[in-house]
Amino acid sequence: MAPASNNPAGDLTSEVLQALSKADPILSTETFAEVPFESIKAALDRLASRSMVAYEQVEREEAFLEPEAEVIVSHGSHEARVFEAVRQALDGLSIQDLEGKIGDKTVTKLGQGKAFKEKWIKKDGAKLVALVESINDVTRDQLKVIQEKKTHDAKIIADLKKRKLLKMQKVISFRISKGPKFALEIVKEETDLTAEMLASGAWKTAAFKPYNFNALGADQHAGALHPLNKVRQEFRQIFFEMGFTEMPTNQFVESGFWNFDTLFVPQQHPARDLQDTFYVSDPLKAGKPCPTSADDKQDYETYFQNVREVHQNGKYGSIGYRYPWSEDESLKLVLRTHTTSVSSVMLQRLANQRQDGRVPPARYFSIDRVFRNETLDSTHLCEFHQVEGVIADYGLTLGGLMEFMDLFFGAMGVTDLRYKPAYNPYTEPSMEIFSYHKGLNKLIEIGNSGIFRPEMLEAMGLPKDMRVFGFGLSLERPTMIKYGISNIRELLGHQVDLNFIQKNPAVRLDKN
Ligand SMILES: N[C@@H](Cc1ccccc1)C(=O)O
Repeated sequence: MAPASNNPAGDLTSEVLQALSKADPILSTETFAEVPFESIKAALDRLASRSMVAYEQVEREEAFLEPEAEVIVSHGSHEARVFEAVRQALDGLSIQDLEGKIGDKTVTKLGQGKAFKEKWIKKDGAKLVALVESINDVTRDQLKVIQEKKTHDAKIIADLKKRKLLKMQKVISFRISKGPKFALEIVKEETDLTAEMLASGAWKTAAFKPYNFNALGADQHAGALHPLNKVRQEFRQIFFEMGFTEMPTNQFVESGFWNFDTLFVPQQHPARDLQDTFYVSDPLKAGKPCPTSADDKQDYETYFQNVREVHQNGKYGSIGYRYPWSEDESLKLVLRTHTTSVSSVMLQRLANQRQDGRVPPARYFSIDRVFRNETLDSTHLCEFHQVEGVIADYGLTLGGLMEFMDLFFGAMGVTDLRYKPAYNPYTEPSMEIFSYHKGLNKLIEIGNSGIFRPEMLEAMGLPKDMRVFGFGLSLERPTMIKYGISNIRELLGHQVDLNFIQKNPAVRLDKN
C-alpha cells in the first residue's frame, strides 16, 4: 500500500492508484468489492478533479439466488433428489418411503411431478421405479453458474426468475482508467496564488488546482424585484417604445379638485362618497391650486373658476350639472382614486405649453398606486396600481382610439379586443375593453377608455380642435394572470411568501 496521505479519503485514493498501476482499466466492484459506493465515488472524484484518473459509471443487472435456490445448489433440484432416492432403492420405492427418505413433503410432491414429466421415473404398481441410469440436474448446474458469475443466458435467467429462484439487482460500478496526470501519489495543489509565491518565484513550479466548473454556486441572498415591478417595467417599455413620456405620480394625496372636479365628476357623484373614497382628516383641506415654482406662470385662478362654471352653469357648449358647486368640497383632500388626476394636471399644464402659438401633441403615461375604499376579497384590495395613458392630438377619432388599443394590447400579446359602451363622467364616448381569456373561457374586462369631454379640456385652455384619448387598466390583473395567482393576497400584503418573490421568474409578455 502507498504511504497514507493526510486526508480521510487518502488510503482509498492510494489504493486506487496502486491498483491502476497494475491493471488499467479496473472495475471498482471487482477491485473494491467491500468498499461502500459513496467512499469509492468520493475518492474517484478527488482523483478525477486532478486528472489523475478518469472514470465512468457502469450499471448492470446481476442475478442473486433466492434461499430456495441456495438449497438446490447444495442438495440438488427437487426432481433430482426424487430420482436419486428412487434409483438407489433397487426394486422401487413406495410414496411413503420416498417421503420418509427426502424428509420434505413439498420437495417430494413437486420433484415427483417433474421427474415423471422428464421420464426419469414411472409408477410400477404401488411403487416408483427409475427409468434411466443417470440424469443431468440442469437446474442445479444453471444455478451454480449464476451463483458464481451473477449472470447467465437471458432465456435461462428469465425461466429461473419465473420459478422464483432468482432476484435481479442493479449494481453500479465504475470503470476506472489512468488519467493524463496519473501518478502514484497525490501532489498537493495550490488553490490560491499568494503574494509570497510571487515574491519567492514558487508560482513557477507550483501545481494549481483547476477550477471546478461543475460546482454549484452558493445561493445568493440578493434583493429581488416584486412581480408587480417586473410587469410594470415591461409596460413602461411598451409605452416608451410608443413615444410616451412618464407622468410624475409621486403624490398619493390629491385635492378633490384634481381628482374629481377637473374631471367633471359632480360633487354628488357616488364615487365621491366616504364608502368609495378615503378622505384625509388632517389636514382636512388643500389650498386652492396655485403655481408650484417660480417659472410656473399658469393662471390657476381662471382655471378654478372655469371648472366651477362648467359644473354650476355650464360653459363651452355644455349645459353643466346645474348645482351650487362648493369650493370646500373641491378642496377636501383624498387619497387619489385614480391616476387620471395626474393626467388632468398634465393636460392643464400642456394647455399652457404653446409652441409657436400652438399646443403640441403629447403622449403621457403613468403606472402607480391608487386607493379605493373597497370590500376586500380575493381579487380586490384597497390599493392597487393603475396603468394609465393619455394621447393629445388633433384630428383624433374613436376608430383611432380602438386602433391604438389594438396596438397597445397587441404589444403584450392580448389580441381580439371587444369594446362595450360605458360611462365615465370625464369621457364621451367611453368604452370598456374586453378580451377573451382562454383559461377562464370567457370575455374579461381588461381596461377602460374614452375621449375626454370638451368642457373638461376647454376649461383648461386646450384648443377646441384638440382631442384627447385616455385609457386605464390595473397592473394587478395582468400580473396575476402572468404568474398564475388567483388570490391577490399572495401578491400583496402580509401573507406574501417571500420565497415566491425571491424565486419568481422575469416576466416576458408574449409580444406578437
Ligand atoms: N380613470 C379610469 C380609467 C380611464 C382613464 C382615462 C380615460 C378613461 C378611463 C379608471 O379608473 O378606470
